[in-house]
Amino acid sequence: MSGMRLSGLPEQLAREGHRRLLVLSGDEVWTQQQALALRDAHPGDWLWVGDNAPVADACSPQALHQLLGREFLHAIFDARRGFDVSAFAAAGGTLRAGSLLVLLVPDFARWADQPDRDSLRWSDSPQPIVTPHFIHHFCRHIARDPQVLLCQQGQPFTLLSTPAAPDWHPASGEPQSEQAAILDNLTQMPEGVAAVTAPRGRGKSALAGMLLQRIPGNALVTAPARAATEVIARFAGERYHFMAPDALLASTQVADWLIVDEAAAIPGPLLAQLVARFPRVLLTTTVQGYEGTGRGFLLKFCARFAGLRYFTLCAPVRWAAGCPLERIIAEVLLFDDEPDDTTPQGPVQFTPLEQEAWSQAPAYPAAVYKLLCAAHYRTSPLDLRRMMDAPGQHFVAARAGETVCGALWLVEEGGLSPALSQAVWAGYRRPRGNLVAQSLAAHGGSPQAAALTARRVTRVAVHPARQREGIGQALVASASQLAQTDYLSVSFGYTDELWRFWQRCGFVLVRIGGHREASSGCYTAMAMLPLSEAGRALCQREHQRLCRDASIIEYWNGEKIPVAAGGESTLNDDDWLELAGFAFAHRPFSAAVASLTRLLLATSLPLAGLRGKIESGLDDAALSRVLKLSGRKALLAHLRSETGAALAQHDDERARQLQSTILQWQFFQ
Ligand SMILES: CC(=O)SCCNC(=O)CCNC(=O)[C@H](O)C(C)(C)COP(=O)(O)OP(=O)(O)OC[C@H]1O[C@@H](n2cnc3c(N)ncnc32)[C@H](O)[C@@H]1OP(=O)(O)O
Ligand SMILES: Nc1ncnc2c1ncn2[C@@H]1O[C@H](COP(=O)(O)OP(=O)(O)OP(=O)(O)O)[C@@H](O)[C@H]1O
Repeated sequence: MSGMRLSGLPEQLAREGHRRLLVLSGDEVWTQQQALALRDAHPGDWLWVGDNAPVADACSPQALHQLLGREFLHAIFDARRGFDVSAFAAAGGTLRAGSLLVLLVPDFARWADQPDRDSLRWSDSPQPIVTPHFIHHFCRHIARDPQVLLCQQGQPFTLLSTPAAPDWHPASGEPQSEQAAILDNLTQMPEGVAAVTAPRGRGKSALAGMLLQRIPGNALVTAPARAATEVIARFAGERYHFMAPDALLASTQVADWLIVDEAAAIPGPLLAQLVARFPRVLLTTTVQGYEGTGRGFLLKFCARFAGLRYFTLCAPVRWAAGCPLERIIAEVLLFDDEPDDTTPQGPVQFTPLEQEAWSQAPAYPAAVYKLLCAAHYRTSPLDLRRMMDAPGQHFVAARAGETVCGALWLVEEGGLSPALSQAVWAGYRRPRGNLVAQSLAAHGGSPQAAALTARRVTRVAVHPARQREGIGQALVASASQLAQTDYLSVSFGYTDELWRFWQRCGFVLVRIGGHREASSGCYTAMAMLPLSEAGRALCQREHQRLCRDASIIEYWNGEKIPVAAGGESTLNDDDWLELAGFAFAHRPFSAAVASLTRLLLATSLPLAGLRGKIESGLDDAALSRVLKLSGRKALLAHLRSETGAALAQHDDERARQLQSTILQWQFFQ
C-alpha cells in the first residue's frame, strides 16, 4: 500500500505479546482501500466489525457480543458512520497477541461535525446527532499516545519505532500463578459461593475449565451464551457439561458444583435461584464497562452471600502485560473500575457541571463518570457517550478539595405539547425518551402530565467512605435549586433503604410498576419532588391515585406499597376517565386495573372477561380458552369492549361524550 509500511510490526508484536491500534482517518473510499490492503498484506483470521462489510468474515457491532469468548488475529472496526464504543472495546478483548486493531474513522477535521449514527442508541433525538465532546476526547488521547499508529489521508505515514519490550512467554497450559492459587482455594471449598472477576483475557474461563478437571464429583456449566464457553470446554475436556440457565432452572439436575460463566449478564433473580440449588458455585464475570458487568455486580448481587469467596485475576494471559491496545481502550473509555482506597477528606462543595467541562477540564467530569460507574450496576460506555454529548443532560458534583466524592446526573424530561401529552395518555403515541414524564401520562391519571417540565435524576452516587453524611441529600437540594422546572423525578428499583433516601430528599411516591425488573428483581418505583404550583398539583394528584389504588396493586404485585392506603372505593370522575381511556383508546390494562376492579363492584353485568381476569385471576391463555378467543390482541379487544358496554350501561350519554373527546386525542398535530 502506498505510503504505509508495517514491515515487521506484527512479528514484533507477536514476540512481545502485544497488540496495537491503527487508526485510518479519511474519506470512505480511501479508508476502505487501505484497510483491505492491510488485510491482504498481513495473514490472519481477520474479523471485520461493521455494517455493510465488504468481506465475508464480518459481524455487525451489535452482534459482536455473540463472539465473546472467541479469538481472532487482527480486526477492522468500522466507525465511519457511527462509533459503537462498547463493541470496539469488545473487539479489542478478542484479539490475540500480535494483532492489529484497525479503526476506520472519518477525516479528523470533519469528524466532530458529522452526525454519529450510534447516537440513536443512547440519545433520545429522533435523528443522529453530532458528538463533538467524545470525538475531541478520542482524538486527544490518540494524538498523545506514541503507541497508536495514526494514518491520515493525504499525510505521510511514518512508523515510529518504539523501544523493544521483553519477549513474551505465553502460558503453557498449566495454571498461571494467580490461577493456581485460586484453584487451590476452590478445590478445598467445603461448600459456598465463590466469585472470580477480571478484565478481558485474564484466564477466567480457562480457570473454570481447570477447576472442572480437578474436582471430584460432577459439575454443570451455565452461561448466557453457550458459544462463549468454548475456552471452558477446551480446558475441561470431557468434564464439560453445559445447560442454558432457564433449562437448568426448569430441570431437576443436581451436581456438586455449578459454574456460571459471565454471571453478571444473567438476570439477578434467575441467578439467585440457580445459586441456591447447588452446594458449591463458581461465578465468573468480566469487569470493565460492559453492560451488566463490573464491580457493581459484586456490590449488588454478591453482597447477599455471607462468606462469599472473592478472587480477581490481574495478569493478562491472552496477551502480555502493558499491551498498548488494552491501555488506549481503557484510557479512552475510562475503564478504571479499580476501587479508590483513598478517602476524600474535608468539607464538601457542591457545583453544577455541564458537558462543556469535557473540553475545558476533562479530568473533572471523568472523575464524576468513574464514581458513577463504580456505584452503579449498569453504567456502561453507552452512558459515557450520553453523558458527553446527548442533549438535556446536567450534573452536580460534590467535591472535597479536588476530589470528587459525590455526583448526581439529571436528564431533562417533559415539556411535550399538551396535545401530544394527551395522545401519550390515551396510548396513541410513545415518543422516545421522557421515562418518568411519559410514564406519568401513560399510566397515571393526568392527560397533561407530560406537558410539565422536569429533570429526572438518572444517577446519584456518593463515595462509600463519605455516605450517610448528608452529601446525597445536599446533591439533590442543589439540583432542585438549579432546575427551573415543574418538578424533579426519579425512577429506581424499589428497596426500603433507597426509598428512605429519596423520601428524606423530599420526594413523594407516585407510581409502582407492575413488573419486577429483570436485573434487580425489584419493582420500579417513581417519585417526584415538586418545584412549581403545577408540579405540586400533579404530584398530589398522582400520589392520591397511588394511595387509592395501593391495595389493588399490592394484590397484583404481592408486595406492600409504602403509602397510606385509602380513598373512595366507588367510581369517581378519575375512574370514568381511566375506564374510557381503556375502553375507547389504547390505555394499557395495567394502568386501568384498579378502576376496572371498582367497575366490577359497581355493575351487575356478567363481564366474563374482566371478571375472569380480575376476580378469578385467570392467566391470559386460560381466559382466552374460556372465551374462545385466539391471541392476546383479541383478548384485550374483548376486555376493552366489555368495559365500553359497562360504561354505557351506567351512563350512556357520559360514555359517548368521553369516547368522542378521547378519540379526538389521536389527531394531535
Ligand atoms: C436513580 C438512582 O441513582 S437510584 C440509585 C442510588 N444510588 C446508589 O444506590 C449508589 C450507591 N449509594 C450511594 O451512593 C448513597 O448511598 C446514596 C446516594 C443512595 C445516598 O447518599 P448519602 O450521602 O449516603 O445519603 P445522605 O447521607 O444524604 O442520606 C440522607 C438520608 O437518607 C437515608 N439513607 C441514606 N442511605 C441510606 C441507607 N443505606 N439505608 C437507609 N437509609 C438511608 C437516611 O434517612 C439518611 O439520613 P440519616 O443518615 O440522617 O438517617
Ligand atoms: N494457564 C493457561 N495456559 C494456557 N493458556 C491459557 C491459560 N489460561 C488462559 N489461557 C488462554 O488465554 C486466553 C484467555 O483466557 P480466557 O478465555 O480464560 O480468559 P477470560 O478471562 O475468560 O477472558 P475473556 O473474557 O476475554 O474470554 C485463552 O486463549 C486461553 O486459552
